[in-house]
Amino acid sequence: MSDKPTDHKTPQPHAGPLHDRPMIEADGLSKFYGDFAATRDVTFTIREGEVAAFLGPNGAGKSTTMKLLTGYLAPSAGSARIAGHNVSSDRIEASRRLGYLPENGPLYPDMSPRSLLSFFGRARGMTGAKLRNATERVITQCRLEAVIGKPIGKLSKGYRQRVGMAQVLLHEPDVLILDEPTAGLDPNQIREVRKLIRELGETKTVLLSTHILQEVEAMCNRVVFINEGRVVFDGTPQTLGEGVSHLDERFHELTGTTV
Ligand SMILES: Nc1ncnc2c1ncn2[C@@H]1O[C@H](COP(=O)(O)OP(=O)(O)OP(=O)(O)O)[C@@H](O)[C@H]1O
Repeated sequence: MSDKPTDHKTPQPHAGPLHDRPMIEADGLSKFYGDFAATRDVTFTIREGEVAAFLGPNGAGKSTTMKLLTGYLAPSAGSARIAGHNVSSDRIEASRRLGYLPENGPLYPDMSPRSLLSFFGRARGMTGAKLRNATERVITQCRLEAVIGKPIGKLSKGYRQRVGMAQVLLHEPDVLILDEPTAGLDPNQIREVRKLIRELGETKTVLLSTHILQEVEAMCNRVVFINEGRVVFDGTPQTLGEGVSHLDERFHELTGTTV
């Protein structure tokens, strides 16, 4: 693929799981809309320290699975756990450990990043020095200094995405679920967001959805591939690439389409 890293200095995702602790568990997750199955019996476990790509073509069921994993959507069957906490029966504990960036994050266009972060921090029960410190930490982490007082609606897509990331990092979650975090960004913005995710992946467990194969190579040490609502591959980027000269051959194999 065109921007496959060739430079030895290109940062690589870290080697893999730190521990064996299951942090994101999908257990038989199905979601039906009438007779249509958006996901069917989706089962996988992401362990502590893994940075996993949730890969699949448009309409494969990635966003639906993420909403089921985060408790935003109730499953027709199955269950989900975050850091061992069931997202429906133990919702508060699960959400304490979870940062979820939906595809089109809940960003209020008239607010500035600072007022938005302060608003969400207070919604998480933070006040005083704790709130101020958390806000400053995520402003630095997501490099928002230059735009911190501007209306969010006037920011570039790249900055808006970083505001979304800052919002999900406020409460220092152990687990991040990011729905297409680089969608719609230009190449420089993509590089910035990938760098941030690689940094976050050093201390957090991450599941990010994408339909772009380079994202897997650039950031992830684990791949779960979904097609037509079912998991069709679960392994490492290396095993995904075994036996093919380009990962896009495997993508076409797994989705049953021809190049
Ligand atoms: N509320 C709904 N009612 C009916 N069908 C739905 C609903 N939400 C999602 N779907 C369908 O479920 C399937 C999976 O959708 P989903 O958004 O999870 O896919 P995706 O893999 O995230 O795709 P994309 O990469 O385009 O965001 C699609 O066919 C979609 O049209």
